[in-house]
Amino acid sequence: MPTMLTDVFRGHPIHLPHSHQPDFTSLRELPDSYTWTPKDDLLFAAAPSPRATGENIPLIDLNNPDAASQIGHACRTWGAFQIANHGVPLELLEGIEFLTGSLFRLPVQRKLKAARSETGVSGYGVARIASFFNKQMWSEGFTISGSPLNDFRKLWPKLHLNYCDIVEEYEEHMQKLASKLMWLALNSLGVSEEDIKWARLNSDYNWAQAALQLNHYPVCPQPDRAMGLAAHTDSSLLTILYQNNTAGLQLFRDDIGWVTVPPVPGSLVVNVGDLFHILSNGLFKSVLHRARVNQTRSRLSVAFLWGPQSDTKISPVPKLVSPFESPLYRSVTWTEYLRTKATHFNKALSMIRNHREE
Ligand SMILES: C=C1C[C@]23C[C@H]1CC[C@H]2[C@@]12CCC[C@@](C)(C(=O)O1)[C@H]2[C@@H]3C(=O)O
Ligand SMILES: O=C(O)CCC(=O)C(=O)O
Ligand SMILES: [Fe+2]
Repeated sequence: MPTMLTDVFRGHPIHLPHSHQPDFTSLRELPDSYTWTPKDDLLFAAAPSPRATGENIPLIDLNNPDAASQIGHACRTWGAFQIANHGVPLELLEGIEFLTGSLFRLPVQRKLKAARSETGVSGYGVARIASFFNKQMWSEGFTISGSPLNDFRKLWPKLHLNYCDIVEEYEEHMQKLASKLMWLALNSLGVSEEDIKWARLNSDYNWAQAALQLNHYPVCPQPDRAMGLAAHTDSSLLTILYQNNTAGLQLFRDDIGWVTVPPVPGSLVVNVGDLFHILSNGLFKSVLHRARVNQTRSRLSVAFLWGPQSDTKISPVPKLVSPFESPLYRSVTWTEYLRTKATHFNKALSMIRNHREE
């Protein structure tokens, strides 16, 4: 039996120093445990270089006949892009934003009824990567993997079914969109379904699964010294992110520094995850990103982390590997990779890299 995503951390419990969230709204000053310095995160203060002015991730219109090559280019240079005309109904984006807002507005005691367990994936809590940092992040999250029914029943004893419907419909749209984007990006490299064994063998999407991460960044008294979500790459193939109209997401480019992704109403942000970097034999960049917070506006985001089914082995597409060199990475399943990441965090990619002989 392949392990399902919901069981992936069974052997990797996290013990966080503070098991529940503070009441963010009552704080006038940032407590020391929430105050970040470059010691807590090497790139915390990496100032944008003057060249950063005007540099922005591309906004790609999916109706444009040139979309595939634009997506391919964005995956190679930024590891991210925004999309317009993606076909996801606006009401559904509004629906998921409404759900996310209602969830985080619930009293803390109610949210804690659906707290994520130490070994679980789903539920309310701080981001899993919190265990790798000494300081706390100015955010709260809720992860959905598999059916949210049990958790939602605890949160909303009466309305849970309506909320489950929204999640289901949202995930269906995201799933189709993610698959479409992956093939557009791969097509731009001359790779088609014929070239990938698991895609050839499995019709439709039954090789795929996903997690939905809802994030809330409350208003913060001293945003310059706080961190909403610390710098990380996603472990997914692709992540599709919806952000409300408050800026906060930043991407890191070695040559530029941190670049803020401006919210464009109705559009979605797409990130290349570590598995897509592996699949593309390193051609596509899995983008380092983080979320900053705001002094006057709270921020919501919804990340759809899309990846392969637990027993699907991901390895560099043979077509993208030179006949004279070995593939850049060994093959891994999503489960194996998430477990490596749970212990080694940002060293996970280098741990599965094939080291070439000099
Ligand atoms: C399927 C996944 C992917 C996870 C772990 C698990 C469920 C939640 C995802 C996130 C969401 C928030 C950032 C991240 C870094 C985190 O802390 O939890 C992600 C992580 C990953 O992409 O590695
Ligand atoms: O809130 C954001 O913009 C980023 C969220 C994110 O990176 C994640 O959930 O993985
Ligand atoms: Fe992320």
